[in-house]
Amino acid sequence: GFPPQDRDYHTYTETVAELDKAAAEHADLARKSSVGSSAEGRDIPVLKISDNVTEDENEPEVLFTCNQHAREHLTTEMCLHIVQRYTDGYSTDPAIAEMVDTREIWVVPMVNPDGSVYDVAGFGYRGWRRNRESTPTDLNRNWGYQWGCCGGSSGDPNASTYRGPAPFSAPETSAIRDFTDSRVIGGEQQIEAHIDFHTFSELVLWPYGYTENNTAPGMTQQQYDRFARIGRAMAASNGYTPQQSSDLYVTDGSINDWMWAEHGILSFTFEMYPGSGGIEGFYPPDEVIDRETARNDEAVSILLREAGA
Ligand SMILES: CC(C)C[C@H](NS(N)(=O)=O)C(=O)O
Ligand SMILES: [Ca+2]
Ligand SMILES: [Ca+2]
Ligand SMILES: [Ca+2]
Ligand SMILES: [Zn+2]
Repeated sequence: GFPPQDRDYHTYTETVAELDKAAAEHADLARKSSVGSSAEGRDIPVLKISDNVTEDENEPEVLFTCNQHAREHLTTEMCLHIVQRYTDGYSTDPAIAEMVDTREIWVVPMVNPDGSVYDVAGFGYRGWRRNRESTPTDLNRNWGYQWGCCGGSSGDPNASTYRGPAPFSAPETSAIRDFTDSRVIGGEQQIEAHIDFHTFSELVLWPYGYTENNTAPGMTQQQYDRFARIGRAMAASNGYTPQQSSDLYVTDGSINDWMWAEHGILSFTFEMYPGSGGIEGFYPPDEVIDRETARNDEAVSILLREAGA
C-alpha cells in the first residue's frame, strides 16, 4: 500500500471499492463492469456513467483510461475524480447533468492493476512502469497500429519500453482493445473521443506518435488541424503544453495511434503534474491530488462537448 503520508492515493482494492460505491449510490447513472483480467488475474473494471445507464442509448460515447504505467498513480486519481464529478455532481450541476444525459462516459481507472500494486508493495516506491507479465511489457508500446515500426520502442525484454513479443501480447492492452472493438455497433464505432492519462510533464498530446510528420496515411491535414484545435483548447484550460505526441519523442505501438487509426477515435494523451522533475515527479504528495485532478475539469468538459459536435 501507499506510505502513511500518501494514504489519500487509492490502492487497487480501494479503487474497485470506489467504483462499487459510485454504482451503488447512483444506480441509475453508474454501472460497473469488466473489460477483462490482468496478467496476474486481477479484474480490470470499467464504470459506465450515463442516464438510463443500463440501456445502450444512441448517444456519443467517450472513454477515459488511466494508469497504463504503474508508477503514474496520480492518473488513477484523475479517473476517480471524473467518476466522482459526473456522479455526485449530477444532482447539483446542470452542466454535468447535461453531459451525463446526452453522452455515455466510460472510465477505466487502472489499466495496469498488477503494476500499480507492485509499485507500492515494497518498503518505498519502486518506480515501476510496465505490467507484471513474466517478461514485463510497456503497455503503451504494445498497441497494434504501427507496432515496433519506427524506433519508438524497444525489442529488448529488459528495456523499460519493451514492446512485447507481438502486438496486444499483454492481457491488459488486449482487454481494452476488445472493449473498444465491442463498441462498434452496426459498423459504427460509438466512442467518439478518448483521453489516456499519464504523468508527468503537463502536456496535451495528439497523434501520431510513430511519425514526426503531421499528416500520414489515416491523418489528413484537416484531421490534424481538428486534433490541434481541440488539443490547444484543452491546454488553454489547464495550462499544459499542447503538441503532437512525436514532438515529445517518437513512440510506436501507443494507444493514441491505435485508437485513431483503427477506430477514428479522437484520442489524446494528457501528461499530468508536475511539469518537470526526476523520479520523484511520479510521486507528488497526496496533498496535490484534489488540485491537480480538478485542474482538468474544463478540459474534460471540452472533450465531452466536442464528442457530440
Ligand atoms: C504518450 C507518450 C508520447 C509519452 C509517455 N510518457 S510517460 N508517461 O511514459 O512518461 C510514454 O512514453 O508512453
Ligand atoms: Ca500527505
Ligand atoms: Ca444515456
Ligand atoms: Ca451507446
Ligand atoms: Zn506514462
